[in-house]
Amino acid sequence: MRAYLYHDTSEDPRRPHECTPSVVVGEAELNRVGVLYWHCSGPNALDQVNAIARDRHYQNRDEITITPEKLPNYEARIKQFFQEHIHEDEEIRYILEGAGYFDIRDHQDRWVRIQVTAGDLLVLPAGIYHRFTLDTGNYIRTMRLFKDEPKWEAIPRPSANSNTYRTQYLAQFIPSA
Ligand SMILES: CSCCC(=O)/C(O)=C/O
Ligand SMILES: [Fe+2]
Repeated sequence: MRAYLYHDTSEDPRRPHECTPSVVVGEAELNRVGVLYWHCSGPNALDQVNAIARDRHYQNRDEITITPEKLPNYEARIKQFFQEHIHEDEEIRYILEGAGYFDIRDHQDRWVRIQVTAGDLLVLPAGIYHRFTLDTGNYIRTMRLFKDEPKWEAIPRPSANSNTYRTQYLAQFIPSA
């Protein structure tokens, strides 16, 4: 995992979009806005994931492969993933193969780009504005973990502004907003 401030240009979103010089964002700053991170790799990787899942009550899981050949309705789905949105549940992703970028809004509403690769386990809290894109490798295979039944509902900005999970998120992590 590597996180940095996003340089907003009209370039392909799958490019790194890193400022020059780069402004790195540390794990403590991610934690401040409710984003959690672990790296689980090696022979015990799955045990580590299972332990985190047990502690955090993640009861269900599935897998998604995002690549033009494997994801049905690829163009529409990738466009939806990159539209700024929230979920009413945590977004929990354990990266099995490939790479991608989660962009999250920080406490100043700036985009922070989080680059994820195999072994990274990333948790985005319910109510945080974010989006996702592949990188130019065009491939990621990830485990999705869920507290309850698997579901994926994205609520876009700005209609999510009045959503209860959004207001609860702000109260917990960005009380000055
Ligand atoms: C890499 S998992 C697919 C993207 C997704 O589920 C999501 O909600 C992105 O924000
Ligand atoms: Fe999402």
